[in-house]
Amino acid sequence: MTIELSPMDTAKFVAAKQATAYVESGMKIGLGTGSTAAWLVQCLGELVRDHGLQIKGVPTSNRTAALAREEGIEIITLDEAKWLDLTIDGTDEYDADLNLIKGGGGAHLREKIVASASDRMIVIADASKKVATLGAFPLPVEVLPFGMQTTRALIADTLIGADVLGHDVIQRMQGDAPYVTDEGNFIFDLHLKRIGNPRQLAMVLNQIPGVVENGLFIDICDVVIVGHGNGRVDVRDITNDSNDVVQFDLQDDANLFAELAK
Ligand SMILES: O=C(CO)[C@H](O)[C@H](O)COP(=O)(O)O
Repeated sequence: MTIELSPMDTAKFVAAKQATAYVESGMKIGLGTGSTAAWLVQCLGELVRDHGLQIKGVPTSNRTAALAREEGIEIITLDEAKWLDLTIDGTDEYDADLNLIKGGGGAHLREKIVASASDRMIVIADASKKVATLGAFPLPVEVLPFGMQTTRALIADTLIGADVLGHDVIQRMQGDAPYVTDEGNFIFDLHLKRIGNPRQLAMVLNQIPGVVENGLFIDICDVVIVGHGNGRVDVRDITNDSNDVVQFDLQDDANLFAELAK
């Protein structure tokens, strides 16, 4: 039985599948969080189960850990791994310099720790994530529960002097309750519309004592793999300034595609 995937899911799938070309047996891999990263974990699971790929994964969230276990991928902690060969993760936005906004899934703290402890970070995305200037997607900032309203006021003060267009600081909710991260913290989403100087904003936000980490990933991502609904994949590697195009034959991949989509 062939299962029809939407163009968006096809785009995420082919980006994830292309990313597995960077994975070799023996590697320790950071496993991202979100719907695109979930495709990656499924693709890796298929390689582990059916093709003898031997990897150890460091998940960036409890959700990803559960999925990786289901897929038969060996899970270790970052402290056990100490350093990773590669992290592959999704993103909410990326710009021409491969700077990112992440944390739409509420996992940017662990994601940044894991990506920063990796030789290489590869982002997998659909084309909607590309932006000329970061900031249309609300910037997640993880804060400690202690004194969080004071932290919120300090964030709002900081935004007055920052090169941004919007200033709303909104606590993330899950239904009627505040969203709680895997680390037991809260998230404020900063509706900035446009971030003129992401590097500076990332630094000043992290100077506020109650801020644990913001979702700006500056100079962390090395490669972005962008999938499209027709099976085309664009690969941009800023470490060697290369641009490559790969075309997947979606008919050829139909079996794996249907298997993963179950
Ligand atoms: O940063 C993230 C989670 O914290 C995700 O990578 C980001 O939200 C993209 O998710 P998706 O692949 O579902 O669009």
